[in-house]
Amino acid sequence: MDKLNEILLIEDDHALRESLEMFLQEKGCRVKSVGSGEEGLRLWREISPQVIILDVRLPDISGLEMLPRITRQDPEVKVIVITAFHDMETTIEAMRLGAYDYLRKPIKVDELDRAVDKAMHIAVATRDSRPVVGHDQPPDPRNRIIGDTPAMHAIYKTIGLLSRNQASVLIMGETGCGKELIARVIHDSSPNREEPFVTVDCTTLLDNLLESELFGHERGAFTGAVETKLGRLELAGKGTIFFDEVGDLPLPLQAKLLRFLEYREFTPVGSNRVHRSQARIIAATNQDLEAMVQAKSFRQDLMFRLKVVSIKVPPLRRRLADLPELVQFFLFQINRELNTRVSRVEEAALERLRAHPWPGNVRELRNVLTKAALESRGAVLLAEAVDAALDAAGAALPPEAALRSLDEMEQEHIASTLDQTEWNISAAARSLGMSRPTLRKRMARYGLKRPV
Ligand SMILES: Nc1ncnc2c1ncn2[C@@H]1O[C@H](COP(=O)(O)OP(=O)(O)OP(=O)(O)O)[C@@H](O)[C@H]1O
Repeated sequence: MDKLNEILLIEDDHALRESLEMFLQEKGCRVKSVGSGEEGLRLWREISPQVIILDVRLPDISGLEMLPRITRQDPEVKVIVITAFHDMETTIEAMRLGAYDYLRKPIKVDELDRAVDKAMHIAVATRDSRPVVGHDQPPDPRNRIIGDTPAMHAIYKTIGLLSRNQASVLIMGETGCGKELIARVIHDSSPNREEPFVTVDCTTLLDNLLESELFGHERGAFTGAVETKLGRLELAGKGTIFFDEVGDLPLPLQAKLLRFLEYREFTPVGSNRVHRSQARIIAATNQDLEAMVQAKSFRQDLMFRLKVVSIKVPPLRRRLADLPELVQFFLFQINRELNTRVSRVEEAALERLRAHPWPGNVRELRNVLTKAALESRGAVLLAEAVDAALDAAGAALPPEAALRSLDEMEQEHIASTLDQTEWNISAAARSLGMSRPTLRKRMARYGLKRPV
């Protein structure tokens, strides 16, 4: 007989015990029931069921006292606590002690039905899920990039080459795809890694303040400049200065940044002394700078200066082969940060994650996993919890983020198939159900090139 449908019922009220027993048996569960805490503990040790229904007020021991004894020894057992106490404290205490769910008396049949179904589902999901997170994983070093697809390997190569010089870098990619992370890894791989990494967020600062933020100012340079202040360029020393969202840099400052890039010199606001900087410049953008150049909102000469080396970070939906490793990496981090203990992923949950278009990329994945891990309340990341987290994430996005044209979808599907087949044209064409010449034509149309 399958152990998964076994339930231990610990309830001293004889009439309630009998009716619960009948109800559960009708649901197809195998029920063992007892009327006291001691008997309950004995039977629990003997049959180690997947689900326990536990009354709080028992004649010998309190259910709240039994709860941690049970969950400490078997963290996977789902204990549904029932009680006549309606107060907040008891509910919080029961959940804190490891209860899976908490139902009030008089028990509503549909609530009990749902709680038992969910607990049983988790028992089955635990059996059918794949373990992804081991307990003995070493703590991950800070700033680690996860990704094993060809496009990511190409990025690692570029980072390696950059570690030998101070060339300026332009990192392009959608929001949340890891541009800042890559910038930090470039910095960490350089000989000047002990020097500062300084960020300038070009979206949040006003024109005149941005200039003083960047170049610093002299005392009395403008109203409010009560003290001389060092700018970010100076603070970065020989380290890295990271311009986030460089596409938002106002045109007058673009001219000043260009001048700095050309001569490596700058003048603090209100000063006539010229300063020099040896910092590396890394800029990132999720906008199409070429289009901005066409529209005359970004200087072409600045773009060329910035992209001495350029890195294109693929969106997550174009490298779904990396999803399982990212999930594993984040769940490990989330477990440590939030004291959860998700070590397995329900197969259906992984399918949901694969099917999502990820407009917010890796950041969105991390957020969804955090919500789902908390919601799963156990060792298995449940598909249901992933669905709820994805719905919440979708609601937070502007509607146009979810709408993509057929062409965009085709382009992405082709690109991700090419990534998955390691750019083997025959294999990709087979998987896409098109001929090789057709695939080549589509690749040319969408400008898809094998990463170098
Ligand atoms: N390949 C990856 N491996 C591990 N973590 C990643 C990866 N890519 C992104 N992340 C994580 O996802 C989050 C978002 O990444 P990051 O801030 O670097 O994105 P971004 O492209 O700079 O976003 P934005 O354009 O919104 O500024 C961070 O927590 C980062 O550590």
